[in-house]
Amino acid sequence: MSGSSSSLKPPADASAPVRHPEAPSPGELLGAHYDQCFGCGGEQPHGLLLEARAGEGVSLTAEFTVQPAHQGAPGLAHGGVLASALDETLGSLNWLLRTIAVTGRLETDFVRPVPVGSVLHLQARVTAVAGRKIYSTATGRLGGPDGPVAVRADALFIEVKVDHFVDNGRPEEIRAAMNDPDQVRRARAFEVNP
Ligand SMILES: CCCCCCCCCCCCCCCC(=O)SCCNC(=O)CCNC(=O)[C@H](O)C(C)(C)COP(=O)(O)OP(=O)(O)OC[C@H]1O[C@@H](n2cnc3c(N)ncnc32)[C@H](O)[C@@H]1OP(=O)(O)O
Repeated sequence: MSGSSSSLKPPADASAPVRHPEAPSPGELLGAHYDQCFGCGGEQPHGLLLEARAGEGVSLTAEFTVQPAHQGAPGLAHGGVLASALDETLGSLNWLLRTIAVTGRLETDFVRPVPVGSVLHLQARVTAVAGRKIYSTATGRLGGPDGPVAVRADALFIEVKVDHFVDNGRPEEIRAAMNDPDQVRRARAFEVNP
């Protein structure tokens, strides 16, 4: 059973999500939002190195290859790592809305064990938006994009301003990010909303 919590059900006045006109085209790689991110950053050797690709509407696909560093039980992915893969995939959807948002709630179902070496094929979409609240859902399948579901999640993301990170992040990383022109460009791209 998935999405059982009432706070993950969009209210009656929620709207359908609207893809930002400048969102990456279907099939295009989204790229990392931060090179030190555990989920998508290329500079984290034990990270998930998740690569998300824009889909139609406000949807995307991503792949995560389970490495030995991601084990919980011998030869099997750790559940928290799988939840991170879902969180990262769901978080990447906000790029298509061009909204900066953080996870408020993430409910995960673990349906099948996920062996080390396997590729988790993730599919995610935004289902509704209500004010600052973004509702989304994702699945992770084994053996291919049409394979059996191994994990799934429903989530609520809450829109924030860049100040959320500046005010709460450790000063050394914030300073480094603000001195990195690529990082500033990515943050500005998120901030420009129609
Ligand atoms: C230079 C730097 C550049 C940086 C460039 C960054 C690029 C972009 C990076 C993105 C990174 C993504 C990475 C992957 C996704 C993560 O993993 S994000 C990390 C994990 N999440 C967090 O750390 C969030 C921690 N929580 C918080 O900071 C605060 O609780 C929040 C979520 C901002 C909400 O606080 P708030 O703004 O005060 O909002 P609040 O009024 O409490 O709630 C607003 C609404 O949401 C509802 N709500 C809030 N929390 C919840 C909840 N847990 N359950 C249910 N409903 C909730 C409230 O009930 C309220 O509903 P309404 O009354 O409007 O109907």
